[in-house]
Amino acid sequence: MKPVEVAENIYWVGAIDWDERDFHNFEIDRGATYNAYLILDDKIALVDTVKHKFYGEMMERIKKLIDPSQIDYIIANHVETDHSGSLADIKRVAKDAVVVCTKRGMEGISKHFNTNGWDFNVVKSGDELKLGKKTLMFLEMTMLHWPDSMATYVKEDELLLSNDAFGQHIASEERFDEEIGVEEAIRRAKIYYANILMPFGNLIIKKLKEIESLQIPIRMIAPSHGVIWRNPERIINAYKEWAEFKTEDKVVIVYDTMWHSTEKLARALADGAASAGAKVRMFHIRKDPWAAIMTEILDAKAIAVGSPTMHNTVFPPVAGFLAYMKGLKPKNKIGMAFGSYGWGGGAVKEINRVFEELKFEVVEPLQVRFRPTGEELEAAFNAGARLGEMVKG
Ligand SMILES: Cc1cc2nc3c(=O)[nH]c(=O)nc-3n(C[C@H](O)[C@H](O)[C@H](O)COP(=O)(O)O)c2cc1C
Repeated sequence: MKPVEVAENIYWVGAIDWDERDFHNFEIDRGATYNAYLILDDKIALVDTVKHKFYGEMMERIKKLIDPSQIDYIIANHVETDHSGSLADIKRVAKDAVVVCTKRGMEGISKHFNTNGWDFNVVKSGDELKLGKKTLMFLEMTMLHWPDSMATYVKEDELLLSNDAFGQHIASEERFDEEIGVEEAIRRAKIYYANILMPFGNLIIKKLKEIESLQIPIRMIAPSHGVIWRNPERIINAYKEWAEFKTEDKVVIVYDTMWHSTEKLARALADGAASAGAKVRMFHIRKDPWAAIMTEILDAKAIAVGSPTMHNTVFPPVAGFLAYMKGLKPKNKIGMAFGSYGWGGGAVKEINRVFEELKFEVVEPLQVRFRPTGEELEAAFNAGARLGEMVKG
């Protein structure tokens, strides 16, 4: 359990969660890390902690460097317990450590732990804390992704400790982007963005502009999950594109089915869209991870959602997926509903209702009664081709 040097006298002292696969229902296929950083100077600061289960692992790393009771400041960039989960335990060891956080951070921490007798230093954007040679500057990251969130910038090292922003879920021994491959790091950051940060695109655009206007050089970005960016411009540019919902000529088809009729329509739609030259991605709602579906939806121009009718409405797994998608608020999309029904129908209407709430451009839905006939499958192919042409145009 060794610490890893990130910059001079700044160490990664986090934990590796090799076998986590379900992060509050966000499927992660290769685990996660909880990144805590220890800054050694005249004063010692611990930036964030780890999930409570990994307190021992973090302490083992810290103890390789210092006696943990010497910690002067615990910077709590975010209340969520994958980062603050070990706060109460470390406070029992570093009794005099001052907890540095935003006002909302203090409120949130006090709702999670018994903070009687704790010393807080409440900070806002632009506030600084001198540790000796190193200066920390704080930057509120309100709603990125909780109201309390903030980032900590180490001026002398040009290092941004960005907490959840720019993070990725991957358990690895490698600590830096180049070590797992920058493309792989970007791919994983995209999954994280699509499933955690997608609703906050406008705030992200504003925050990136604010950071640019501060004219602070950023040599490295060390998030609280995943690898550290030695190529910060790559991830900043990717965030700009994702926040603006920059799209590809892509149709994402998402469906579920009881007796395969809706599935037949999905396949015909896919063939049709591909025949028009669009990129097509198809997913089964109960077989594919929703995190992967949302990652493809992030930069797709069109989304077709298919469901059989059950009890006058959508099939329940489709309802679950629609609720998930609605919360993540994808923007600037074309939406097409499709599905099979037996008598009164209802599924397509419900899907369209969600599309309208999301302000999608809604195209004519496709419905068939029970099993699609050859003619109906041809009509589905043609509808797919029209959708494909729309995204190409
Ligand atoms: C439990 C159950 C409830 C159903 N409820 C309705 C309904 O309320 N209205 C309707 O039009 N069809 C209803 N259906 C019929 C299905 O929509 C129809 O069989 C459809 O072709 C199924 O599509 P799939 O093959 O893609 O699963 C129901 C079917 C089942 C199994």
